[in-house]
Amino acid sequence: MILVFGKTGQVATELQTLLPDATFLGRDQADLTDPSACFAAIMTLKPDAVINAAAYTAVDKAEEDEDTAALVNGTAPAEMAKACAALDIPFVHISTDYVFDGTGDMPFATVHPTAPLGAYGRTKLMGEDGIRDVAGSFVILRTSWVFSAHGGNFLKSMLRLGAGRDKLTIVADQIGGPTPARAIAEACVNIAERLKKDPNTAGTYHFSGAPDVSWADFARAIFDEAKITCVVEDIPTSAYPTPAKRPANSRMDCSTTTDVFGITRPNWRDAVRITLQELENSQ
Ligand SMILES: NC(=O)C1=CN([C@@H]2O[C@H](COP(=O)(O)OP(=O)(O)OC[C@H]3O[C@@H](n4cnc5c(N)ncnc54)[C@H](OP(=O)(O)O)[C@@H]3O)[C@@H](O)[C@H]2O)C=CC1
Ligand SMILES: Cc1cn([C@H]2C[C@H](O)[C@@H](COP(=O)(O)OP(=O)(O)O[C@H]3O[C@@H](C)C(=O)[C@@H](O)[C@H]3O)O2)c(=O)[nH]c1=O
Ligand SMILES: [Mg+2]
Repeated sequence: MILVFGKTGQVATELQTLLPDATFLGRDQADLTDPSACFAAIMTLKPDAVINAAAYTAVDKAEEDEDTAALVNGTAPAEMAKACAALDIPFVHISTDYVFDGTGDMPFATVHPTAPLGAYGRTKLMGEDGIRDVAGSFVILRTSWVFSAHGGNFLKSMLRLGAGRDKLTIVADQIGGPTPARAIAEACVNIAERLKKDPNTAGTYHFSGAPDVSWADFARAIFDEAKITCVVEDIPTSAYPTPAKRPANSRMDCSTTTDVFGITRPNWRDAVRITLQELENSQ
């Protein structure tokens, strides 16, 4: 049995489709603000593998609520890793491009020094470090700019805002790879299976959609595919003030993920089309 933390999030929802027989723990069954309860849940259920798809993902809110974010993104994943190591089972955890400071314009390698700009990134890094310290059979999969038909994400914000406006101003100096939640879920399942057979593959990996674009380019592609008439005006980050600072460069070098697991970067534009179709079908 595979145990998944998270039930209603973007990646967790996709995992439910892929793994109908897995056990999913929502907030009501396992609250990540209670890390020892997460440890205990794994020890009691004795699964064959654990995937953590739950996280504190409200980037701006985390600035004023870092203690909660630290429990959810930092302490709880480390406790999960300890339980998985005690049972000698694979643990797959998802992290983020926001652990980097976003300087330069080269894709970040997995070994590049981390330097988060805000509370969300700091707490996600805390979780990574905790898991690496346990040194069990783990994979930390860093991804970026997640979108899907479910939950909150940039694509759905654009559909909502673009429908009512003929122009939107979107930052054009933050560059990254939009990543379909479906592809992340598939990668997590494949990696968990591989880790079981081959614990030597443990480590930190990158996985993002291709090609890398700005948020403004991503918005234009969404409007294009959705046939929404809304002009996207490029603006600099300085013209869109937010409580949390975001990395300008979110490009990630995903080559070791391909080399080790044979998993290639998904084309996000294809996934935008599929996501729009899913949203249409659900109406
Ligand atoms: N969204 C993105 O753009 C990116 C996400 N990631 C990472 O990918 C992973 C999956 O993210 P995504 O699917 O987008 O996340 P979502 O924001 O869609 O969902 C987060 C999930 O975590 C759950 N959760 C939050 N707080 C708690 C808590 N205290 N106890 C239990 N569950 C909790 C939420 O439950 P509830 O519904 O009850 O609130 C929700 O199911 C995370 O690790 C995230 O950091 C990485 C890069 C980009
Ligand atoms: C709505 C809107 C956003 N923006 C900008 C703000 C921001 O820089 C960018 C994206 O907005 P979001 O609110 O989706 O950004 P954000 O929530 O920071 O997205 C991040 O979430 C976390 C969980 C991650 O791990 C990251 O990989 C990343 O996906 O678009 C505009 O410029 N104009 C707009 O009208
Ligand atoms: Mg957000």
